[in-house]
Amino acid sequence: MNTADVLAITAEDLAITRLGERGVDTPLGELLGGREDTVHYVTETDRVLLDDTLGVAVRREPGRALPAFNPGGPRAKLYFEPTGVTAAIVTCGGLCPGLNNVVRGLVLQLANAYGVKSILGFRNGFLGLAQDSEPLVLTPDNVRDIHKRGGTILGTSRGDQDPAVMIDTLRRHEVHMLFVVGGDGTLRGAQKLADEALARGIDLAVVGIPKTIDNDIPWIDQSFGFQTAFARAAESIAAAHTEAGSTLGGVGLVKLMGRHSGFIAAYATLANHDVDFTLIPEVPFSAEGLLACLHARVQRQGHAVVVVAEGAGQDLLPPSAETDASGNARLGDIGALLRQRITGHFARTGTPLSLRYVDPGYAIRSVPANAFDAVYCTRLAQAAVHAGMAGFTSMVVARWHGRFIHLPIALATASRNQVDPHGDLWLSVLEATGQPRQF
Ligand SMILES: Nc1ncnc2c1ncn2[C@@H]1O[C@H](COP(=O)(O)OP(=O)(O)O)[C@@H](O)[C@H]1O
Ligand SMILES: O=P(O)(O)OC[C@H]1O[C@](O)(COP(=O)(O)O)[C@@H](O)[C@@H]1O
Ligand SMILES: [Mg+2]
Repeated sequence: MNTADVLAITAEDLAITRLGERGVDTPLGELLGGREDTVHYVTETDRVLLDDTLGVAVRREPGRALPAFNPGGPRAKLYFEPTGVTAAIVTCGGLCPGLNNVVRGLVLQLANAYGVKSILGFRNGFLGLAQDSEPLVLTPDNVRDIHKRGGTILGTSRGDQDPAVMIDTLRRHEVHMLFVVGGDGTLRGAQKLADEALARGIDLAVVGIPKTIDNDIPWIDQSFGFQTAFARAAESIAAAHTEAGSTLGGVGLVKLMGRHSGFIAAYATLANHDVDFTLIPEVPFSAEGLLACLHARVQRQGHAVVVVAEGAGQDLLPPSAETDASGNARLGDIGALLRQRITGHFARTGTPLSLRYVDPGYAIRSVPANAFDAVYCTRLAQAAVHAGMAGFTSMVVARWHGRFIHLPIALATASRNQVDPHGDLWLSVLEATGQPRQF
């Protein structure tokens, strides 16, 4: 996010929709006692400031309320009577480490903390809601070990479904609270569900949990699964580096996922600190410039490692209007293009080359969550249940500057989180690789 993006946000943009007044005492009352003196205590008026930089805050219009998030966490008064609630869970979009941890976290929090007796898992993403296939009945018992596995026990899908039909399904199952686990596309779908319910006067809380290895959801410190994914990507870079360093004219070329945002490539680069060139969608490059720099680096160092995010350099490939079922762009293969261009260049200049091409592909997102993501998934799930019980809707739980918050889905889907070419992350990558700012 750059300063202009942050300054464009107003207090009104961060308001969260509520289904109605809250009158039910929380069963967590005992846990809340004594929290009043902590900075994390949540009252109705408590807020987490958007700006954590004084310079940004003072540039705002004087007299206007500072934009601030509704904080995550348990409320003393609930909207729903927990023992009468039916909750449902759906997982959508591409796989991501931690999906099963979130499903398990939601079930344990709903059943154990709040005493919810009816929890349904709809299968295969929004498709399962549209087709009204029989949902799984989820209990603490049958989710006991699922966090040890990658993927999602509920299944997932891409592709648009009719919100009216999905709401009909939720009505038939008398669902009060829907937890939607997914990325930007999923959240757009979730917003339509929440709008449809509101328009039809249906009491349904729709709460999102931000999933994506691409980390492309804005106003969120990090999406869950991202850390596990880039850690796995770093292993592929290490392999390419070892290969490149052990051969004459060794070049390791590693292609990583990242459709429009280069966070996986950037973080995996920094995790290894032995990458020579990192290419991301946010920073255009000239192939000739890259080849000249790569040639020089191999001559000087004996070997080099290039990391390329799949969405990088798309302007170097034939344009395509193809999309997947969800409307996401189908990308050209930048890895294959670079492989061919590097091979051609080294052959033409009579320079020895041993090119090792590594594409870990789906391997970085199909693994179980690491310990950090496992903790994060549990805490996001707990925050999501607190929000649903309090009757908040059209929102996604998130962490902003280390605090759990409620983010309006409208804001989460209004823009895309991308690596800022002028920001400190990209500066770190440039420092670590020693590559030029522009090829
Ligand atoms: N604009 C939209 N309106 C309604 N549903 C959408 C929209 N965009 C995506 N979806 C649905 O959300 C689900 C997941 O979207 P997708 O883009 O594949 O993954 P992700 O949520 O991980 O970004 C799919 O079923 C897709 O059809
Ligand atoms: O082959 P698929 O399932 O369409 O997934 C490929 C895409 O999914 C991702 O892993 C993440 O996408 P989403 O989080 O938006 O689902 C991208 O990095 C990648 O381009
Ligand atoms: Mg997406």
